[in-house]
Order: sequence, then structure tokens, then C-alpha cells
Amino acid sequence: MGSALPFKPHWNLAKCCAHPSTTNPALSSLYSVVSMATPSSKGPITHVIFDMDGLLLDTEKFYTEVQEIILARYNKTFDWSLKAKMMGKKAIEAARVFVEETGLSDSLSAEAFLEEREEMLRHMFPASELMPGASRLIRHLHAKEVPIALATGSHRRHFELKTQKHGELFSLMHHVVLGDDPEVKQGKPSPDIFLAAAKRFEDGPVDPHKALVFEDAPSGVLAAKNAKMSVVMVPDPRLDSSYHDTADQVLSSLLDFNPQQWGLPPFEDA
Ligand SMILES: O=P(O)(O)OC[C@@H](O)CO
Ligand SMILES: [Mg+2]
Repeated sequence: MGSALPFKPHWNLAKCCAHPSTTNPALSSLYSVVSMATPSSKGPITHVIFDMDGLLLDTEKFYTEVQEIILARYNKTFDWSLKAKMMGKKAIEAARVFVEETGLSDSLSAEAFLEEREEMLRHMFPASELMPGASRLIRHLHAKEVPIALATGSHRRHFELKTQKHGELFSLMHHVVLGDDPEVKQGKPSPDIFLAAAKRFEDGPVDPHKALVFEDAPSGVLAAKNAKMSVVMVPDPRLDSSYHDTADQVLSSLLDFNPQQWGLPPFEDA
């Protein structure tokens, strides 16, 4: 499905020496910054846009589990190279990737796959838990009056099930853009969702160079870059590290984010 990534990145990723962890390997584990391009060339960040699945909520494991179950029926195994191509996308787009990449399209349609997946997922999503550092970062930015928004490939029904236990935290977002929003014509890696999110802040369209996106998925990182935004990637460690190269900064956890590096107010507990 290589052709499903129509947007070619065209920015320069100068690996930076500004952050101590990039020059001193001993500090690297301390900071848990996997890699970093210089944020200084981007100008200070004024607005933040969060992805949801796999970044704020530990929901990617549900998709993985269900897809493993479905594939086992065909004596096939689900792996992280397929996962990398599906994650972050709208449901139907991910479903097409699944049936094509597994060679099942003749026996299983994308629609039938979705129906079967849905039946299992709807029982799992209400148990969704927050990822480490998600609550701390959202609450910090909100308290410091940094405008924050959510941009998730999830459609409304899934969004509601996943956030059932976390309504108060998600209400801190200035706005939420979902995968089934009419303005999101194409899912990630198209920039549609991030451009829609940037438009809906109170003070009108935000200059993309002043927007920082947090993402876990390769398609989401590309979508942010296609929208000309800066992006911090917090990938699952099982994802191939070649997917890190497109991000401006790669962290092991949201807990390792240093707002000051991006011109954002520092944590008071740091
Ligand atoms: O955009 P996010 O929030 O990762 O959601 C996509 C999703 O439906 C699962 O991969
Ligand atoms: Mg995600």
C-alpha cells in the first residue's frame, strides 16, 4: 500500500546539537529523547494539537489484539510492519490496507473486516486508559492557557466509547476534530485533519509553523509535516525506527517532553 502515502515530505531534518541528550550519550537515557531536530528554526510554538489513539490513550493494543484474532482464523500472523501501515488512519482506509496487505481481499472485504472488528472493539474501548504523561501535559498546557486541540482518525462513535472514563480531561481541549468530520476528506497522511484543527482555534487559522503536533503513528507524523507543522513523535518501541526520521523530535514517553525547548511554559514540577 506504499501508494497510499501520496504526500512526500520535503523538509530538512537537521539533527540538532542543542539538546544535551543528543550530544552526550550518557544523558540520552536520562532525557529519553530518542532523536531531535532543531525546534529553534520553527519559531516559538503557540498552539498544540494532539493525536489520540496510541498517544493520549492506550487503545492501539485493542486494534492489535482484534486484528491478531481475525488473522489467526486464516492461519496468518499480524506484525508491526502491517500495524505501521494501518495505525492513525480512518477505519475504512485502515481496513483496506489490512485486507490488501494480508492478501485476504478475495475472501474478506474491507467492510466485512470492519464489521467483525467493530463487534469486538466496542466491548474493549470503554476500558481505555491514559498513556503515561498524557494527563500531566494536557493539564499543564491548559493551565498555562496554551490553546490545545485533538485531531484523531477515530470516528465519533469510537471517540465517545474511548473517552467515556476521561470526559473531564478531554473537555480541556478547545476543540476536537474527528475522522468522520466533513472537512477531513482524506485520513492521515493527508494534512486535512491538522489543517481543520488549526482553523478552529479561537483566534482564527493558526500559522502552521507555530503549531506543534504530538503523534504516535507514521501516517500521523507525515500528516503533520504535510500540514507544515512541527511534530513530536512518541512511538511504540515495536515500531521500526526508520519511521522516526520524519519527526522533529522522538520521545519514549510524553513524560519526557520539555515544553521550554519549544518556547512553551515550563512544567512547575520539573
Ligand atoms: O488518529 P488516532 O487518534 O491515532 O486514531 C486512529 C485510529 O482510529 C486508530 O489507529
Ligand atoms: Mg495515534
